[in-house]
Amino acid sequence: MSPALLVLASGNAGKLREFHQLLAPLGLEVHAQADYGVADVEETGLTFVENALLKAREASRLSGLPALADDSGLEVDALAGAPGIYSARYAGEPKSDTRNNARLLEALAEVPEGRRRARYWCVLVLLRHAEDPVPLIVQRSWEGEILQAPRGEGGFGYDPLFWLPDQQASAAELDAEQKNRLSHRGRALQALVAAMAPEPARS
Ligand SMILES: O=P(O)(O)OP(=O)(O)OP(=O)(O)OC[C@H]1O[C@@H](n2cnc3c(O)ncnc32)[C@H](O)[C@@H]1O
Ligand SMILES: [Mg+2]
Repeated sequence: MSPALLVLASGNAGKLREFHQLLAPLGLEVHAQADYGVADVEETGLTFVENALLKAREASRLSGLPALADDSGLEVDALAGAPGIYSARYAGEPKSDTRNNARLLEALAEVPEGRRRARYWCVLVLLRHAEDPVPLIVQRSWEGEILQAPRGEGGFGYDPLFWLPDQQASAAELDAEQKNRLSHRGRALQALVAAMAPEPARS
């Protein structure tokens, strides 16, 4: 049987890599939205859910395939939840992980260790088709702290600044398998897959 085919409603190379690693073992083939000429949509929502829906709907409409979208971001307590839904463009356009990380360090310059708590959020939306009235939606978070300086080369985005006390490592110091097992994205995907399983028949 050929694997089920999905379009991934994302232009982020780091996310695409992680989704390939997570979905391949499940027999789910994912193609990047760029393969279908889908450009980034304007993320005009005020929540991760709204933005993920906008992305999934556009990718599904243009590809004619079921679409999976991920809207995610970093919530920092000492910054009243910023950068939140604006995480990708925290330091302005064009998006740059390097400048985003620099801006985050600057914003937290006066915040001492112990008050640098943060979490990643990941909202996943799966649409069976562009007009699907019952999107499958899951959200998961991943708790950590913001470091004073970057550590590690792996992952993407804010990972070099995202410290995991339990692992005694930054997210960028984990290998891909560890990050996928622990992360907001990895656990949201597990929950999504569980939610996709058919309901047992009732008598
Ligand atoms: O919208 P798409 O095309 O998927 O790509 P994007 O990079 O714009 O993605 P988002 O709008 O969802 O913004 C999420 C940002 O949050 C950050 N982020 C999310 N998950 C992350 C992770 O696992 N590691 C590091 N940073 C992450 C990173 O800066 C992302 O750019
Ligand atoms: Mg985006």
